[in-house]
Amino acid sequence: MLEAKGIEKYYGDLHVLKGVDVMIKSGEVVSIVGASGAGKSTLLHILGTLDNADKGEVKVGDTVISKLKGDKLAAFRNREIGFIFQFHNLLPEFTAEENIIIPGLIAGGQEYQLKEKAKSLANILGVEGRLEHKPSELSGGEQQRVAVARALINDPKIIFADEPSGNLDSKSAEDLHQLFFRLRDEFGQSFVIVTHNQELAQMADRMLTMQDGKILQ
Ligand SMILES: Nc1ncnc2c1ncn2[C@@H]1O[C@H](COP(=O)(O)OP(=O)(O)OP(=O)(O)O)[C@@H](O)[C@H]1O
Repeated sequence: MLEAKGIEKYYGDLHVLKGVDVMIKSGEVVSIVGASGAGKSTLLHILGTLDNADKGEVKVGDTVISKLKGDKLAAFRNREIGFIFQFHNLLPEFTAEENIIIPGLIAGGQEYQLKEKAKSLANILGVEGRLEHKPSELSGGEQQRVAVARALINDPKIIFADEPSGNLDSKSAEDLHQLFFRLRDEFGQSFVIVTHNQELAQMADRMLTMQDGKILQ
């Protein structure tokens, strides 16, 4: 599903990633843990096409994404990749339903079909009664579940999550974690999750530990 080889990244003189190799299988949930500053978010952003590596190659399926640029890259990202962040980044002036369907509209989907899909995702996620509300009228856990629905609207093959439960109470965090595994079981997507939450990290099929810009074996 995803293969990254020899990833290196510098921020000025700071050598943040020092040759990282990662392989993610289809339907696999992989967690990435490690001390603050180890390079976890930087790696996640490069794997997810949000940032460029200075060296190395990232392949998703048969596409070498590290070579994609401009509109092609944006289209690939919107269609194939889902993101979930610690702070959900929902657009405050739009309803939950609108937030969920926007990536689908950008991908050229039909509004009525996307609305149907938003409803069924909201059902799975337990926010079906909150679709007409704006983000500020939702609880933190609900906002995060809406963000998960938004990440799933285009049926991405792989979902990258950066501290997805970092901002949630322990019950909401646990619910969200269970949900990732349910979605994987139901839709067969791969998840790559950066987390400081030990419980979530250990629930994953595989846990990668980063230290000082490298993945420990
Ligand atoms: N845009 C940037 N410009 C300069 N330095 C950066 C930038 N982004 C990250 N860094 C630095 O790169 C290093 C790795 O950061 P990164 O966010 O990947 O770590 P992390 O393992 O995700 O940490 P945390 O667990 O605290 O989120 C840190 O020293 C950080 O200060």
